[in-house]
Amino acid sequence: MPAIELSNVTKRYGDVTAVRDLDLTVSEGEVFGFLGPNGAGKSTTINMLLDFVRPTSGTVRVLGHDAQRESVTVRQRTGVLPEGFDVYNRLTGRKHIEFALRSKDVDVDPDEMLARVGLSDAADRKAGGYSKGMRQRLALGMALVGDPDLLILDEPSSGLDPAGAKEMRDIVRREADRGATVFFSSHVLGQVESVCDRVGIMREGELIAEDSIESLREAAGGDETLVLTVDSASQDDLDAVRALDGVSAATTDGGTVTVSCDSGAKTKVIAALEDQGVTVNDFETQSASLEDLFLSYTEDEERTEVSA
Ligand SMILES: Nc1ncnc2c1ncn2[C@@H]1O[C@H](COP(=O)(O)OP(=O)(O)OP(=O)(O)O)[C@@H](O)[C@H]1O
Repeated sequence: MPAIELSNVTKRYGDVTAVRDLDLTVSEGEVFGFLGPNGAGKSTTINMLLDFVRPTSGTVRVLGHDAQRESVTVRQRTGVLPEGFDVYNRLTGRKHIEFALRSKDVDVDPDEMLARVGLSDAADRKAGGYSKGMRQRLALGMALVGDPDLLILDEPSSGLDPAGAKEMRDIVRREADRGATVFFSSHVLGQVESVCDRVGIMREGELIAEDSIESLREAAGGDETLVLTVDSASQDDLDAVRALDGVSAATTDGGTVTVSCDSGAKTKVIAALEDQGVTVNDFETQSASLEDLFLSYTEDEERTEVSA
């Protein structure tokens, strides 16, 4: 049974289509990264999982339950770290956890939860004095109360420094190891890359890619960028390069030629330019990073074409 199953889901707000024809399945025990730039439809999708927002059309099932008709059961079995969560300044960390325990009707020692998110030493301090990272960990501690089967984390690393973001990822990994499904939204690939099994990329309400990090890596590794320093290069010279097998794009600013190609085509590019009478003074290669690939999916159409 999938943990999350959206079938043909559309959500419109007046003229704005926040989510369009979304089909998405997340398996039990999976750590799924839900990515996309601001306004892509991530929060709307999360809100539909929790029945805070109702789809205009389509069906949403969570942990085998209908998200609308059985929302109470879904929420009981789900821990949520909402986007922009803020603490109650005058309450201690422990009081926050106690509050979450009461609302989920769970009877465990709050100190155990605080230890799980690394806040034992700060348990009796008022949360108003917590750093951003401590606040996020406290929010996560509240979400983890009752060992939920599904954890929904909306931008959990936002505002965290690299060490804080890593701690967050370590906690997520531990939760996945105990069997929880984790649905982790972010607009930065780097934050989910080391923790997620699979990612879905949203843009303008549509799911434009869905893949394992491994396959994304392969796709990113497929093309390299070759930057050649030349005496001069004309459009004819570029056309000769573009005609080669394995070359997907070539541009020039006169003094340099930039070519996207698979690694086997590099020597052919240099030979083709020299055959055209171009003097190649120097060259370097840059591999496309996963981040570049992600940007190529999420930025505007023009860039997608150039770098895809
Ligand atoms: N309550 C609402 N009323 C009208 N439009 C809305 C509402 N909620 C979201 N939208 C619109 O739907 C689109 C998707 O928004 P959503 O908040 O789901 O994106 P997001 O990917 O979560 O973005 P962010 O990363 O900024 O949180 C946006 O165009 C947004 O303006």
